[in-house]
This record gives sequence, structure tokens and C-alpha cells, in this order.
Amino acid sequence: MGTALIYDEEMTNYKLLWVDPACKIEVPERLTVSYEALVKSGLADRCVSLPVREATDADILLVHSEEYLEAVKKTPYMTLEDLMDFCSQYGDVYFHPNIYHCAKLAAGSALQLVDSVMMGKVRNGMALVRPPGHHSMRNAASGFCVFNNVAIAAQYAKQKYAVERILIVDWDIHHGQGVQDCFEDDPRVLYFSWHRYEHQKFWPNLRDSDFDRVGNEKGAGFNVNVPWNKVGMKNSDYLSVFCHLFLPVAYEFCPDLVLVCAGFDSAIGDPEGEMCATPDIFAHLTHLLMNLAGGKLCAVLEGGYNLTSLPQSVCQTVQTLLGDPAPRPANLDGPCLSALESLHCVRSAHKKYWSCLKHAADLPTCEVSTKRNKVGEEEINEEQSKQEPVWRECPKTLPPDISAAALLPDDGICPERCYSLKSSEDLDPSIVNKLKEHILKDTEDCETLSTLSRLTVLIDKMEKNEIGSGLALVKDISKAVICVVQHAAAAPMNRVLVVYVGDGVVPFHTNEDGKTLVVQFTTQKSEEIQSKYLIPVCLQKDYSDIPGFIQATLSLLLPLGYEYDPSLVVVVQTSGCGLSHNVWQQLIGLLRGLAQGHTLVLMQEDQNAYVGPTASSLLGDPAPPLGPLEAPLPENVESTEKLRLRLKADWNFLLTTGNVK
Ligand SMILES: CC(O)(O)CCCCCNCCCN
Ligand SMILES: [Zn+2]
Repeated sequence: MGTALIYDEEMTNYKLLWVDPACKIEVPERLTVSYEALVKSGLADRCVSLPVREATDADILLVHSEEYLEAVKKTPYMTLEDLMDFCSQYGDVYFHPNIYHCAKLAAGSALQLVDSVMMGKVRNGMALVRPPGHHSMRNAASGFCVFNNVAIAAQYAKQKYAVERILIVDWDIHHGQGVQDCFEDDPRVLYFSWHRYEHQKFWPNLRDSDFDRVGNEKGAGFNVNVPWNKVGMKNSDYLSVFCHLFLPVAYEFCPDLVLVCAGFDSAIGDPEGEMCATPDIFAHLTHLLMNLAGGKLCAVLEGGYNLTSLPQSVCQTVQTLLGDPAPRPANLDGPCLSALESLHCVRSAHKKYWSCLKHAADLPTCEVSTKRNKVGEEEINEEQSKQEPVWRECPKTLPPDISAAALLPDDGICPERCYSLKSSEDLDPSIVNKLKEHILKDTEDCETLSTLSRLTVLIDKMEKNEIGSGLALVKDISKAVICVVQHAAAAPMNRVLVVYVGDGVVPFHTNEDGKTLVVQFTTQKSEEIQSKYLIPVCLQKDYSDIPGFIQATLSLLLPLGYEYDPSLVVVVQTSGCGLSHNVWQQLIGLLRGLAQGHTLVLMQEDQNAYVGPTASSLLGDPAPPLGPLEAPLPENVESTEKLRLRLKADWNFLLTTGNVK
């Protein structure tokens, strides 16, 4: 199934007709540069182009009042001064004779996305629209917004498709107070928003945008606000919030549909956000949401005012929706202190609503600590913040010709869409000799020899990005792991993350050079941590505690993986670990965000039941939903939390609170 793209140049046919410094950044070029970038990069052609449509009165009345709609209907016939007068009752928004028409098209585009995704015509999609929507209220326009496109889409999905649970992720740098207002007592719509706040000094300057606004009555817990109290937030800050807050809560909620208020003013270079996250981060944010709701994701453009970073961010988002692997994230150095304080506050405000946060630390005793700068927190000095920010555009990556290869026993059936690495591949004698002297000293059995040499061929092709990912069923998994790790780690720049699922001794020791990082999910009690690079995640009894496994994956494995930033991810499943296919697919799907999607899965020969599900995830198919998650086993929460507390001295991404001691 494909990715929908909705765009119509009619939505560029309105603009600011008078002088208003607050509104001058919202220009038609925002849409044209974004669409042109998609066309130029070839991404538009890979999408399913859907036509726009006008939202009807009934659609608009799902969120807005009759009197507001009637008032907006009059604007096409207003004189210039009437228009200016009409705007003066609202904040930071302008009207134009054609904006009502465009606002109906923007809302209608969001509904087109919902229809095509819910009817299974496409897997996901993006609508490039203006005017944006997330600030507009039931009775008022606000912040360049006329109708609340995403809020209307959510109400529409509930009404027309009886969708039980909808997640709205708002990564725009402004708080979508219109969305919050619409759903704050609705437990069927979970709203995530981060936004520049600076202790209420930033627009829209609302007390209601702070972390303690968690929703009302039945909706308590279903409104999650992450206030950024400083500018300059970076990729690490955004990823930390995803790993330690948004994703654990989203997986517990288990939405049937994900709507994204895709504002790109949270990217570097934007005059509104003044943040430092680079456009490629949106590939990761998109990827991390794509294994929710069976991949049903509708992204609707909100803000984004830097005409260079906006198109780059839009391309990163659409390319990921198309299933291309995300680029390796550049220089992640961990969350800043201010971000950690915000994260700490939100997690403690929500710990009573979400079992995945039950263990979260309570609010710092003196709440005042979130109100003033911490001593020593570096301030972005004046002249530095005055300079125009520059960033390296992410190199255009074409997806590898072969997305996934399978290395199976000769009688194995290669899953469709997979390339089969047959043993007929002529064995390169140099590889064979190297293997002989290093690994296969004694045994001469040619089957192992053939398997191992094909594995090294596979790794070389992944390194050259000729093949994206691979799966192999092998007889002797220890030998295979040793061979793969030695071969992959040999190249000077390479780093290998080995995710070991199952008991048994890891068949090699990780030396302190950091070339390999092993994270082992095991049911055996772990003694002290041997090394920074061998991390035993101990889950009690078997792997039946799915919430516990997911919690450890999201808040331990993923942050470690992002910080380690491997060039290859090797996932090893030893037999009998009994992980359910769905959980296994979530694990593979999430790990695919690392190493530019270069994931190699090694399994014992007797596990060909996992071949199909593994191939599907390696090919970028969304993992099936797990269903709303119960509370993880207390002993698993405890052991994972204890491990995190022990490791956070070495790994910044494991921090979740401001007190970094
Ligand atoms: C969709 C959106 O969230 O990007 C709209 C943002 C509106 C900002 C209003 N204040 C602008 C002050 C100008 N310096
Ligand atoms: Zn914005």
C-alpha cells in the first residue's frame, strides 16, 4: 500500500494584504517550495496523488460553532477595512477574500487523508495545506488558523469510522491550544504536544500550555504537554521525549489511527521556533510513529516558516512515510538540562494516569527549579543567537535496490519481495580462507562454510547499501554471530549493535573499544554489569510480559541505540525465547530506524515460523498493533529501572530527570 500526497495550488491563492509583523511569515511560498522540493526529489511521483475537496458545513461544525462558521462565510465579501476589523477580534491571524475557500480545502484535505487511510486505499499520507489549523478554537480564529484541520479530521474519523482511539502528535513548535480545547475531556483522543513556552513568555502565552494541564474529568491523562523553556532544543531533546514519554504512553494507549499536526517550525532556522533540530529528525519522528495503529498515519502540515528547512523537513517526512529507512542521526549528544526538567515534570504529572510511567520520579520538591535557570546551564549567548543558523542538508539517499535479502537453507522458501542469497553464490576463496583461519579452525563442514561466507557477502553488500537488510536461518547461531560481528566490526568506522533475544552466553566478549554494543534480553538474573558495552536486560520468567518487554525496548534499548548510533544492527534470536510474532515485529520495526535500516536478523534454523514476520518488518511493513497494554510486571519495571539508573552515568539518553546526579 502506498503513501498519499495531497496538494493543490489553490491553497496558495491568499496572502496578507496589509502590514502586520505578527503575520507576515505565513506566506504562500511555504506551500510552493515544499511541493516543488517533493517533485524535484522524485518523492511526489512515488506517492499516490489525491485530489483536495472542500470540507462541508457539517464537517466544520464537528468542531466549530455555527456563529463562527457563519461569520467566516461573510469574509469573501468584505472590504479591506472590514477584513482588518474582522481580524482585530482574534490573535495573530489574518483574513483574505479567498481564505475561507482555502480553509475549506485545508480541512477537506485532512478528511481526504482520513478516508483513503481508513478505507485501506493507502497506508499513510501527507497533506500540504494552508491555512494551518491547530490554534483555531470552536468560536475563534487564532495563529494563522481558520478551521482546526486535524481536530475536524479526528471528530470525522470517530463519527464515520467509529475509530475507538486516536493519537494526535503535534510536533509543531507552537502549542495547539485549539486541539487541546477540543479534546481535553475526551479519553478517545490522546493529544501530545511539545511547544516553545519559556515559562509562558512565548506565544500564545497560555498557562494552559504547561505540563500540568493533563486533561479534565474523563479526559484526565489524555492531554500531554511538553513545554520547552529554552530555545536551542536539538535532535537529542526531541528523541528523548519520544523514547521516555510519547512512545511508552502511545503504546499503552494503542491508537487505531495516528494524526500528526506536522508543523516544521520546530526545525533549525525557523524564526518562530529558534530550535536547533535538523530536518532529518522528522524522518525519525515519523518512523517511530509508523508501527502504531498498523501504520495508519495522516500527517497534515501546520507551521514552518524557514523556506529552506521547511522543504527539507517535508521531504524527510514523506520519504519515511514511503518506507525508506531514516538516515543515521548526526551527532546525538543527549538531552540538555532544561529538556530533562521538562521531561521530568511531564512524566511525574502523568504517572498516575499511565502504568508505563508509574515508576517515574516525583516532581522535584522545589518546583521553583523549573522556573529559573540552573546555575551552570550554558545560556545561548546573545551574538551567537543573532547569527543565522546553518546546517548540513542531509544527503539525498536512494533506498537500496534490494530492501531485504534472505539467507535460508536450500529447502527454505524465500518470502516474497525478498532477495534470496542462494548457496549457489560462488564462494569467494579469499573469504573462505579467512573464515577457515579465524573461525572454522577445526570443522570443515562445507554447509557452515557456505553459510558464513554468504553472511559476509551479505554484510559487504549492506555496507555498500546495495542491500538494505537481511535475515538468515543458521544451524550454528554462535558461529554466525561471531563471524558477523568480527567481519562487520573490522571496518574502522563501523559500530555494531547486537540485540540478543534469549538466554545463553553471548558467544563473544565486547572489548572496551566500543566497536560492539550488546544488549541482551534474558530471563536469567544478571550479576553486576561486566562492561559498558554488554548490557543484560533481565526480564522475569519468560517473555510473556509484553508491556515489560516493550517498556524495556522503548526506554532502554532505543535510547541506547540512538546514542550508540551503530552502522549495523544485528538482531539475534536464540531458539525457544517464545517471543510473540507481533512483539518481534515491533522490535525489528523500531530498530530499523537505526543504522540507516541496515538490520541483520539471525535465527536458528528451526525458527522459520519467524521468517515471514521478520521479512515483513525488514521490508518496512508496519508491525501489527499489540492492543492496549496492561501494566508491566512490577519486577520487570524494577529491574529495568534499576538497570537504567546504573547505566545513565555512561549513557546520557537514559536520563529522564533534571537532577543528573
Ligand atoms: C501553525 C503555527 O503554529 O505555526 C502558527 C503559529 C502562529 C504564531 C503567532 N505569533 C506570531 C508572532 C510573530 N513573531
Ligand atoms: Zn507553529
